[in-house]
Amino acid sequence: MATEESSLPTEASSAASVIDQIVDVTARTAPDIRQGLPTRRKYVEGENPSGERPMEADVFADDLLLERIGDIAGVGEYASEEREEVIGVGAGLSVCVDPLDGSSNLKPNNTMGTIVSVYDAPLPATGDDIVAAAYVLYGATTTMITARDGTVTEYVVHPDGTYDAVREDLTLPEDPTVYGFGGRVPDWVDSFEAYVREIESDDSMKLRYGGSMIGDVNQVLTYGGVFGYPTLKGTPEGKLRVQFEGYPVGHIVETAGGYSSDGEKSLMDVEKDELHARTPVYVGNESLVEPIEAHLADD
Ligand SMILES: O=P(O)(O)OC[C@H]1O[C@](O)(COP(=O)(O)O)[C@@H](O)[C@@H]1O
Ligand SMILES: [Mg+2]
Ligand SMILES: [Mg+2]
Repeated sequence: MATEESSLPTEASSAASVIDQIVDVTARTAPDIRQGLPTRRKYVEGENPSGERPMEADVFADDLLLERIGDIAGVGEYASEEREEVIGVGAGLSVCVDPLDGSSNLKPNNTMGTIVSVYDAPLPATGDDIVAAAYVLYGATTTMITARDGTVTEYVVHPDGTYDAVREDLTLPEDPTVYGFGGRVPDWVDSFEAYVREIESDDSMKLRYGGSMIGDVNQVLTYGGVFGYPTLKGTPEGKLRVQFEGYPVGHIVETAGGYSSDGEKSLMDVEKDELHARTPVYVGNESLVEPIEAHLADD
């Protein structure tokens, strides 16, 4: 059981120790975020940088994570899906946060998550700069997935914020069974629709789509399969954000032996100058993601 205190070291910390503290703070904040959800199910006024209306819970989780992650010695920058600008909090690693992924699932009481990615460069960073990523999943239980030191681990997070590893050296199952794709079907480009029809006709595959990327990705990590929020007619970059969603899930899935793509290349090779830039996201078993690139190349 990990119970490491995240109290602040006064001396410069090694990157590995800072990453451990970021993971620890993320886990120990998860029960507080979870407890804060029932009373924060309303939308707030205004829009976030992606032009979406946040819920009170998005803002609450973001404030809590900024306060706690920003307090870790060795963290230099904090950026969140809910904030226009990067916040300077010290010197050291950069942290990007999607405080609540899938917050539209709050009202119907479905799964949501918190996504954290750590970069060894100022923001906006590139996929090459990522040094660790983690997500918390607020499902029937609270779990956390981390990718650090080249290995993926799943933890159960207890109500007091301590956590136990339940799956170590996690890799994608070799016989995938689940798929889920976002966006309105009429907005899919023809080549992507053709790919999906092939997946649907494979009788070993079944549809699992919940509307929270991190919940859907977690099904893929558990059962093997493919998740995508694709390029759409009219919005070729899709919906998901590179820094806050694309890089962390790409890093986690690739560390688990899978593949991630923007439709042409690995998500980790996507380069965008803008902090809130979007990208199509396809992740899962290589045998299922590579054919997406082949289909889209036909367009
Ligand atoms: O509601 P839509 O358009 O199907 O979009 C679902 C997608 O949007 C997201 O909710 C976007 O993330 P946020 O909730 O963090 O904005 C993803 O989790 C999910 O895959
Ligand atoms: Mg999100
Ligand atoms: Mg979000």
